[in-house]
Amino acid sequence: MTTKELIIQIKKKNSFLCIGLDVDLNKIPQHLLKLEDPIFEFNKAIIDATHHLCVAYKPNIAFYEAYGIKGWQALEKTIKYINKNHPEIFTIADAKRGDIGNTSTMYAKAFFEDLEFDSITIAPYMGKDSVEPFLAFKNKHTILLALTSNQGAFDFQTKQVEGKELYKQVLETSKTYTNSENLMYVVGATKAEYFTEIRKIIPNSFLLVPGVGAQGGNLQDVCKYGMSENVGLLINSSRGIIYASNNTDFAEAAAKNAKDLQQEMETILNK
Ligand SMILES: O=c1ccn([C@@H]2O[C@H](COP(=O)(O)O)[C@@H](O)[C@H]2O)c(=O)[nH]1
Repeated sequence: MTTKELIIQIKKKNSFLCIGLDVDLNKIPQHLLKLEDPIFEFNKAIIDATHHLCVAYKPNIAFYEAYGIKGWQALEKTIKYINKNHPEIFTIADAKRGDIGNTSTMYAKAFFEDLEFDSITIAPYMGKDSVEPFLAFKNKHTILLALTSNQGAFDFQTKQVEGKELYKQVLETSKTYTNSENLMYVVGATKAEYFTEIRKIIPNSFLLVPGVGAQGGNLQDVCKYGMSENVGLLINSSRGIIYASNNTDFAEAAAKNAKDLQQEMETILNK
């Protein structure tokens, strides 16, 4: 999917919501556990109930890898289900990969070609030759970790390197990479006060913003400081939406929480 197509969807749906599909078998309604593929059935019900309210889905790959081959199969079924039934929805593999060049190329093939995700999250720590293999894929997006939502972000990301915070070095250096137009960045909603500075370096890039809901990030603040001319934000909520209820009404409860966020977004967009 191109960035242009993503922006069209945002305007059409009055939403820049990304729903995180982080399936934990200990948290989903117990009646689903009797089914052949509870992870996929859970995702399918959530997708059927929420697809009109969001523009992106983000399965975090850890929640699938944790269940071995069955988890991987459920991930494949989930992405195929989204691509077949809702091809207009942007898909994000939250995999946080990145390695020496030839290995990065294989990660890129796995997520872009085999699984057909639109984008993948990448750790910038190994630098240019670990990121550029992902950027080489046309109409696919590489979402670089810049300033993450967790407390540990302050261990390295905000430390001064040659007179500048490391996350700023990541933003500036990555702009020089070949095919950098395919870059997006992760910035945590819990770091709203940093968005003004970030926008000075990357005024138009899309930002994937996790941390609203369960981690306490505030949507209004993120939008106030982080929204660009073309919106430029994908706000993620995972647990706050998909675990709204662990009863038979789980999908409707998820849709209600998704709608609350979407309506808040619609109000912001129409201001
Ligand atoms: O900085 C980051 C990067 C990634 N994440 C991931 O996003 C979701 C957030 O889930 P919630 O349940 O809405 O808190 C999850 O998959 C994280 O691994 C992040 O939180 N922060």
